[in-house]
Amino acid sequence: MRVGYGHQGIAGPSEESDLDAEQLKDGWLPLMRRWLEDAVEAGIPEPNAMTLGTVDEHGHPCTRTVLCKGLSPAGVLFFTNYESDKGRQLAAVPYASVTFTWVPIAKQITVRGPAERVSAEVTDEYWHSRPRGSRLGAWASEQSRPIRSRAELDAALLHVAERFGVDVDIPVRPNWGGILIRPEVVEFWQGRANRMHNRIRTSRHGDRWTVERLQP
Ligand SMILES: Cc1cc2nc3c(=O)[nH]c(=O)nc-3n(C[C@H](O)[C@H](O)[C@H](O)COP(=O)(O)O)c2cc1C
Ligand SMILES: Cc1ncc(COP(=O)(O)O)c(CN)c1O
Repeated sequence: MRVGYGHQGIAGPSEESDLDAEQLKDGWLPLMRRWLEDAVEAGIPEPNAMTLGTVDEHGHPCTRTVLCKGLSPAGVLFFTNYESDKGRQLAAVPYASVTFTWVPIAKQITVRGPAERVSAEVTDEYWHSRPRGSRLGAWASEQSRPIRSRAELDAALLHVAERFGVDVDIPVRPNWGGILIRPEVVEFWQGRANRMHNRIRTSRHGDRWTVERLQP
């Protein structure tokens, strides 16, 4: 299938300079923060959404979207149910790949690396920043498990809401929490005309990082 892109094809704003290795002189984090800000400024919905890739017990890839809830020198953070498919897969093969795709600004970032659960304190702090409804939802849902109907799901939410009552703090659901991906490889992609895109990849070797340009 060919989709009409208009006369320009995928290309960033023409006044924007070419991505180059120099922009990674302070490492992956400042540039990633800048691009995330660019996505926010461009008004992209859910700019922190990223496609998370894991592998299942057959070595087959599985992808789904999660929201990035933290960026730090340690890595990229998201929150989920540890007993979901992704949670179980990461427990078995603790390695993940995440991709942010920002089509309107012709940018993409992929981060790969080992994935680990965060401390209970980090989860607790994030959990309590979530709206009450989302916390109840996390309690009501056995994420990734089948359920017979929507009605049963709605009943499960009512049930937990009644159980906790209105004035009580909703505690962190067991087996729910943060997962931190510790970057080993980070690739920045900037769309350019004629499919001659800019790709700069930075890779960690022990505590040393290398930077290289890849062909589009
Ligand atoms: C924009 C968007 C953001 C999402 N963010 C999360 C998230 O942060 N955590 C999460 O567990 N699920 C999130 N989901 C739902 C997941 O994509 C997925 O359906 C769910 O986590 C179950 O995945 P699994 O069965 O592979 O474990 C999000 C979905 C969308 C479309
Ligand atoms: C099931 C689920 N869990 C967690 C999240 C993360 O976002 P939040 O903590 O803001 O609800 C999402 C976001 N769509 C979600 O769908």
